[in-house]
Amino acid sequence: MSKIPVLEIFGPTIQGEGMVVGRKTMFVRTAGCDYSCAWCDSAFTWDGSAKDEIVKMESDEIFTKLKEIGGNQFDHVTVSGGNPPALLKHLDGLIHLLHEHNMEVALETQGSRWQEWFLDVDDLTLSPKPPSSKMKTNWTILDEIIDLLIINNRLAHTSLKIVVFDEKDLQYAEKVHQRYPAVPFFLQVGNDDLQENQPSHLAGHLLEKYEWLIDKVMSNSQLNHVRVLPQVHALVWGGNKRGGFDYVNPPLIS
Ligand SMILES: C[S@@+](CC[C@H](N)C(=O)[O-])C[C@H]1O[C@@H](n2cnc3c(N)ncnc32)[C@H](O)[C@@H]1O
Ligand SMILES: Nc1nc2[nH]cc(C(=O)O)c2c(=O)[nH]1
Ligand code: SF4
Ligand SMILES: [Mg+2]
Repeated sequence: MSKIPVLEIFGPTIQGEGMVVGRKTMFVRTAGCDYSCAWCDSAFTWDGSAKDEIVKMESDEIFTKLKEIGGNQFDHVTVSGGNPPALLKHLDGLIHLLHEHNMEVALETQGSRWQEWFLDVDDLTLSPKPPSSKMKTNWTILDEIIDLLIINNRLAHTSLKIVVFDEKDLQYAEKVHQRYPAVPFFLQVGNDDLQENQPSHLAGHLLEKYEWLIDKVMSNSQLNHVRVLPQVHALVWGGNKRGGFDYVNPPLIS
């Protein structure tokens, strides 16, 4: 057995982003990331600020905690981070346990690392990072991941989601969409105000950015078979300060 470093277990709440936006789900947030995006809204998973809160858990302990917090009010679990696949070869144990209990499993990752268990994920979001993040995409690895998903017939369970802050990010999004035209494609509004805690203040600002992104995509002939979304949870619950949104239940793990 190998333990999983967990920082948060919370929900039920809505999946606020991407391919299953609005889906009722629980979240398991693992610690550690191989990136350090300039605008990461979950930087506490990798910047050391929450290192004392990491709890190493077996899959069955995670399942027990999910049930303790979510009761019978969920049938979908989203694993996010941090970057779960970067460090967790053994997440398949948790995925299989959840499937045994008739739960669907979603995963959020930037696509910097392949794991065999990607083939078992019901809703797999690959979110390669645009220039504003200051990260560099490893195209060889991303090509390999997407090839493997296609070969294994997983396209209906896969999506690409690009966060857009500016024109350069939009050009990057075009490049990704052109490179992988068969993969369902989402553009997501970048949240540049990670300190704002007042839902109403942040929502107004994010809606303006959403309108900007919609206008840009509508007039772009390279971005036709796409979906444009805000982070719905940021609109509803406001700021991205840790604990500032989403926590229908407290992020209990210990
Ligand atoms: C916190 S990340 C964790 C999973 C994985 N490391 C990744 O980046 O895909 C989850 C999602 O939040 C997005 N995200 C992070 N910070 C954001 C921000 N400031 N505005 C909009 N989306 C953001 C990421 O691009 C990713 O799609
Ligand atoms: N409601 C909600 N939806 C989300 N979708 C992706 C999230 C993430 O941080 O990975 C996230 C999150 O933190 N909360
Ligand atoms: S890859 Fe994801 S978790 Fe890692 S720094 Fe970037 S947004 Fe944050
Ligand atoms: Mg988030």
